[in-house]
Amino acid sequence: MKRIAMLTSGGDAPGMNAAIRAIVLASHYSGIQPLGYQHGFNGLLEQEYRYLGTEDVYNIIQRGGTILKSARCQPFTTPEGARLAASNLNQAKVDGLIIIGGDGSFHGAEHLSNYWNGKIVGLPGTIDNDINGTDATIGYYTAIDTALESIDKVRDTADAFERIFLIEVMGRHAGFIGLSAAVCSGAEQVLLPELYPDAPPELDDLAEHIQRAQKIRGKCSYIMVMSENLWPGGATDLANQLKARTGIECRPVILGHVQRGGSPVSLDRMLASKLGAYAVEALLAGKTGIMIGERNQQLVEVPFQQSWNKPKALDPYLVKIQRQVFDLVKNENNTN
Ligand SMILES: Nc1ncnc2c1ncn2[C@@H]1O[C@H](COP(=O)(O)OP(=O)(O)O)[C@@H](O)[C@H]1O
Ligand SMILES: O=P(O)(O)OC[C@H]1O[C@](O)(COP(=O)(O)O)[C@@H](O)[C@@H]1O
Repeated sequence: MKRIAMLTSGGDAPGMNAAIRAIVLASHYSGIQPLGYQHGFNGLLEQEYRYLGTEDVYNIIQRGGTILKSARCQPFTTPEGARLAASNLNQAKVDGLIIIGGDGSFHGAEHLSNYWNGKIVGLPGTIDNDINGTDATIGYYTAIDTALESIDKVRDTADAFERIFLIEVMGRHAGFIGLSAAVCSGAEQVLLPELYPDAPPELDDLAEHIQRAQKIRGKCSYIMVMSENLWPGGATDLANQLKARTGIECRPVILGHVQRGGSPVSLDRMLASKLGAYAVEALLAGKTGIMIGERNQQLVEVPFQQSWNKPKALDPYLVKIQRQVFDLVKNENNTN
C-alpha cells in the first residue's frame, strides 16, 4: 500500500473535511502518499486528482462542506463508467480508495469493486444518519444543532404571536434529524416516515391535535416538525390545508440546505477524526469492502451491504417520549 486516494460523494456533510484531514495525516504518518479526487465519482472518470500534503489540511477541521467538492454522478453507475474509473485508478497507481459518503456512495463502492482490484473502504458521511452499522454518521450531530438553532428562534416568534408553525427538516426518507430536532426543541408534534410507512397521517387527526392544544392551553404556540417527502406538497401545502380545516393560521418553515452547512460540532469532528485515521489503518491491514463505523464507542468494520440492507431503526425510547408529549395534549383534561 503506497498510495491511498479519497473522495467525498453524494450530499456533503459537516465533518467531511475533518475526515479528509484525518486520512491525510494518518497516511503521512504511515509513509503513504494521499491523493484527493475532486467532485465525487466524477473525479475518477475525469482523472481529476491532486496530491494532498499536510499543509493542504491545516485549518480545515472546523470547516463545513468538503475541500474535495462533492457531486452525484450518473455515468459512473454504468459498467463502462466503473471500468473507466478502475483504469484511471490503476493509471494513477492507487492501491486503496476511501469513499466518504452515504449509502448511494457505498453502492458505488461495491459497483467499483466488481471492476477494480484495489482495496476500498467507506466512511459514513451524510446528515441523514440513515446508514446501518454505525450509531451516527459524520454530519448528523451538526445537522441536528443547525435545525435546532432555527427551531428555537421560530419558537420565540411563535410564542410571541401564539402561532402554529410547521417546520420541514431534511432526511430524504429517514426521520433521524426530525426526531432529534423535535425532542430537543420540545415540539408538540412530529411527522416522520418511519411513523407513517404506508400513507401520510390523516389531516383531521393533525388538525384535531392542534385544536385540542389550544383548547387546553388557550391560544398558544405549537410546533410541528415534519420530515421532507412526508406530505405531498410539503410543509407549505400542509400548512394551507390545516388552515383551511381549522381556521387557524399555520406558517411553514422549510429549513432546507442550511442543514448541510456550517462548522461541524465537536461530536462530528471526533467521529470523523477517528473514522478517518482508522480507515487508513484498515487499508494498511489489507481490508476491503467495508465501511468503518462506530458503535458504543467501539470502531467497527461493516461489510458495505450491511450498511444498506435494512432500514436503520430510530431510537425507540426517543420515539416513546415524543409520543408521550403528543399524548399528554391529546388526553389532558382542561380542568386546571
Ligand atoms: N446503485 C448504485 N450503483 C452504482 N453507483 C451508485 C449507486 N447508487 C449511487 N451511486 C453513486 O453514488 C453517488 C452518490 O449517491 P447518492 O445516493 O446521491 O448520495 P449518498 O452517497 O449521499 O447516499 C451517485 O451519484 C452515483 O454516482
Ligand atoms: O442537495 P440535493 O441534491 O437536493 O439533495 C437533497 C438530499 O440530500 C440530503 O441533504 C443528504 O442526503 P445524502 O447524504 O443521502 O445525499 C438529504 O437530506 C436530502 O434529501
